[in-house]
Amino acid sequence: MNVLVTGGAGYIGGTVAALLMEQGHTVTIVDSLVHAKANEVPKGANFVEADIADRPRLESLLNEMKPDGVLHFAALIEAGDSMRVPEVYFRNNTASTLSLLEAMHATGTQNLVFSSTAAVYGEPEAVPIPETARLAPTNPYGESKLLVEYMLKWFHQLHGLRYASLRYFNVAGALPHRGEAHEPETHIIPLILDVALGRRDKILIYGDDYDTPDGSCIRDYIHVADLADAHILALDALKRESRIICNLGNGTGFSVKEVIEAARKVTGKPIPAEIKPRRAGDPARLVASAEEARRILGWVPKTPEIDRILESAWQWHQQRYANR
Ligand SMILES: NC(=O)c1ccc[n+]([C@@H]2O[C@H](COP(=O)([O-])OP(=O)(O)OC[C@H]3O[C@@H](n4cnc5c(N)ncnc54)[C@H](O)[C@@H]3O)[C@@H](O)[C@H]2O)c1
Ligand SMILES: O=c1ccn([C@@H]2O[C@H](COP(=O)(O)OP(=O)(O)O[C@H]3O[C@H](CO)[C@H](O)[C@H](O)[C@H]3O)[C@@H](O)[C@H]2O)c(=O)[nH]1
Repeated sequence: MNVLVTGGAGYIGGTVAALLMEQGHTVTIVDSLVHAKANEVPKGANFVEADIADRPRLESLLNEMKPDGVLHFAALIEAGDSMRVPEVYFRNNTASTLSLLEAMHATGTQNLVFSSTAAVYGEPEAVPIPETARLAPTNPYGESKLLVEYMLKWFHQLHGLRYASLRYFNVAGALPHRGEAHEPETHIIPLILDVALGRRDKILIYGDDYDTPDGSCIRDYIHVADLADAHILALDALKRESRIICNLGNGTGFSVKEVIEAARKVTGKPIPAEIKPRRAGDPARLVASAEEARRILGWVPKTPEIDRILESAWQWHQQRYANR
């Protein structure tokens, strides 16, 4: 396949692009480098430095490439930050995606796989969360993605767009040569590993007064390689199905305190922690029902264990910072 990957210089898009190329597919990446560096573009990919909001640029690229599918990862991703500057998230994630959809429609490009998120559910009424659950984001980041899901529904219905909206839960872990290092880093696992490496003094636990067994927030962590597999399966499934919406998670939740404890075991380091107030916009628990992904995509995660997810992240993290 000939695949266009937006946001392919980033953590997840870059991992999926690398795995697509390993399987013999041709990949072109569009990334504005707002949150990545040019040397993070996976080797072997064609690279276009552009914002997805640049519709003329996207149209000429799509006309030239005639891709079999578009994997759309480009976005700003910090739920906490979106509580401070919501407008930035609606502009970059929602309005810019409309430009991409218009460019796809104008060039007759079909087959989009969209990076949606568990944040579209907000505070769930029950866990595990099925795709049919109420959609009520508790932060503008989640809302910016839900608005895209609504646009996709209408582009599908009125313009015949074939799409898969994959609602990822918390993506973590690494391939041997590619892992998670956002700039700035706000994600719990790389921050914990920074503490293990001595790059930070302690990990801050945002809230221990949630209605959960140990009071800290519960999340469902999914290995980035398993997530990548689901994207490749989704591109294939779009040959049979014209509209797919599914969660990607393991169906098991771990609290922030449990993740820190697991990381202490994996790294053998003490990892000091300190309780802080809640971070605005955080739901107490997000755990996926992944039945739809199994049923529609035939997806079976290979690395669901939190220890193995942490081990892969730890291997990569040590290697990355070995000489810094
Ligand atoms: N990390 C997670 O746990 C998680 C969970 C759910 C959903 N997601 C979604 O997965 C996708 C990828 O996340 P990630 O963790 O790899 O983030 P990332 O920040 O590492 O990668 C995003 C990439 O998109 C690029 N980008 C942002 N806006 C752009 C624009 N307007 N035009 C072109 N490029 C642009 C950035 O430069 C960056 O390289 C995002 O859509 C995110 O919302 C991530
Ligand atoms: O220093 C930290 C950082 C995070 N947390 C807590 O750890 C949990 C996970 O936080 P992350 O920032 O790692 O991830 P989020 O759950 O906020 O969000 C992630 O997963 C979501 C889907 O569940 C989104 O899509 C989003 O892009 C992605 O960043 C949260 O309860 C958060 O409060 C801490 O206690 N201390």
